[in-house]
Amino acid sequence: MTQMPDPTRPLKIGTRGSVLALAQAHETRARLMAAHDLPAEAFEVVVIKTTGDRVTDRPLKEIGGKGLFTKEIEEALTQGEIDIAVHSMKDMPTIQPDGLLIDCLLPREDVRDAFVSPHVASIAEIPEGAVVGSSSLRRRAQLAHRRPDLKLVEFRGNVQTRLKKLQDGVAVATFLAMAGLRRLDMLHVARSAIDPAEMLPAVAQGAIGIERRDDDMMTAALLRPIHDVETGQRIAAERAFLARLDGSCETPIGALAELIDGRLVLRGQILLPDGSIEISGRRDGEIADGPAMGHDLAEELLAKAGPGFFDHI
Ligand SMILES: NCc1[nH]cc(CCC(=O)O)c1CC(=O)O
Repeated sequence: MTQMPDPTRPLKIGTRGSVLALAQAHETRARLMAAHDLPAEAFEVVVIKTTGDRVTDRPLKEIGGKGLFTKEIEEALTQGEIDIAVHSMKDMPTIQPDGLLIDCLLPREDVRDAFVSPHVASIAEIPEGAVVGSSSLRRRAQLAHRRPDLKLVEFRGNVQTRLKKLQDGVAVATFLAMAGLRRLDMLHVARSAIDPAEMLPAVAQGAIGIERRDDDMMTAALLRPIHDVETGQRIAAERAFLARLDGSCETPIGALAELIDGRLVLRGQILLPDGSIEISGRRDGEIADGPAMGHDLAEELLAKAGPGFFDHI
């Protein structure tokens, strides 16, 4: 039997205040309510402002540091101001602070990137030399690799801001995660979903992870029934790949693990930010070997890249 939270004290769910983050916190609450037959009042959603939310006028790369969107939330969790933190796993560093742990993943959403443009229907149709906006180093590098003729510009802000920029003609197209659009009920914004063979998604794209204190066994028991085992296996392989590359916001990296006929298939890619070099590979093995495959695939790509590769970044 699961130990229930103290009914006089709601379980505090920490999250960023963005519309997407709130949607993810509410999805987590709904799954916990359903799994334990609890009312909404058993939970309290606590909004925490992070450095990444506060500074909106500069590229993320310039503000620097890992965990721009997580530090303040993790501090609140460590201090017991919240009981769990809901995160987009894509934005999470590979190592959690001492005393914290992510062992609960919700079922993964669509992993693909969306092509967004009021003017053209696909990457191939973007006119020669046109301007494309994206805040993602990975997407810019991947696009530059395929279409060196395009002009790529930084594009920050929420979905509405970005769509406005497209309407205003600042750029002809941009990219967003299908998962985010789906959770915001804005799938109509996507002109098309891009095949991962054309644009390999970010590590853990589309996955929501729930962080807790590692010694909080009551919360661990509460989370257990909403954990999705398959998502956990895929994310473990992708994050092992990322961890070996010591990936940060500075390095364009793509990876995707899929379970196919009971085996784990992992694709990985690294690029130079200008897209001039792209190195990729693939592994196939037992599901339980996912983390080892991630590590080994990263070593293979690093060996192919050679010692000077990261000096370009
Ligand atoms: N870096 C921002 C971010 N973090 C997670 C998502 C989307 C949801 C997801 O991938 O789980 C997004 C927005 C985007 O890339 O369009």
